[in-house]
Amino acid sequence: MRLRNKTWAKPLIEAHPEMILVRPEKMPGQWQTRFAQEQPLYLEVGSGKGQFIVAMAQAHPEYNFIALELQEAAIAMILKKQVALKLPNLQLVLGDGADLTDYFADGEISGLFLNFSDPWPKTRHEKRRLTYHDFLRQYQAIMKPNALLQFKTDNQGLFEYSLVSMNNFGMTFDLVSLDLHHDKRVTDNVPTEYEEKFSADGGRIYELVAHF
Ligand SMILES: C[S@@+](CC[C@H](N)C(=O)[O-])C[C@H]1O[C@@H](n2cnc3c(N)ncnc32)[C@H](O)[C@@H]1O
Repeated sequence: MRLRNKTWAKPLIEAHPEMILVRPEKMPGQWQTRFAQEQPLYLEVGSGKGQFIVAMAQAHPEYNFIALELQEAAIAMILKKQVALKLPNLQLVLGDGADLTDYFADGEISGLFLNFSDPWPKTRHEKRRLTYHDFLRQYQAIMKPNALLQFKTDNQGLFEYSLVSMNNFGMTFDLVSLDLHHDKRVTDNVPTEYEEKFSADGGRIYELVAHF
């Protein structure tokens, strides 16, 4: 998903250093100081326009959340929502999921979400997939032991690839769903923008939950 540049994005980001950090390399181990309360910290990598992470932060005031996005225009759209909502348990990051160990300390994250990550179907782009082993190595470093990684996608190829990649990495699967929206085991699904779009078109949603 590539959003068109927004002229208002950079000034909005610069105006709200209390809500958003850009490539925050001085923050490992310090994230709790950015929130109203110290509580378990959850991270979404590739938040898009933020529907999921905002709904999660509203539904779970007992947890802290970070939305991380590569695209300035996308994170600025989340920031716009946060400026209006002022959720005390939500922080935003403009940065790259490939640099997570620069942003977070070992074991700082209690759970990680990947929602409808770009599939990068060409073999030569495998390294860009957010479930490629270099990314898994970083997730493992910043997540607490046994913390859960939750991954949703509409893309069967990326789902199969991710199952194999995580299995080869030695991860343990807690849930594998081939049809999330008709799966009676899942009762607390929070939909993302992409998820609503694809399922409205009759598409099937896959989910896996796993830990290192
Ligand atoms: C297909 S969109 C899905 C957005 C949202 N999660 C949803 O489900 O509606 C994928 C998002 O991941 C972001 N993304 C891709 N690679 C990333 C990376 N390495 N680090 C951070 N974000 C990334 C893209 O900019 C894009 O906004």
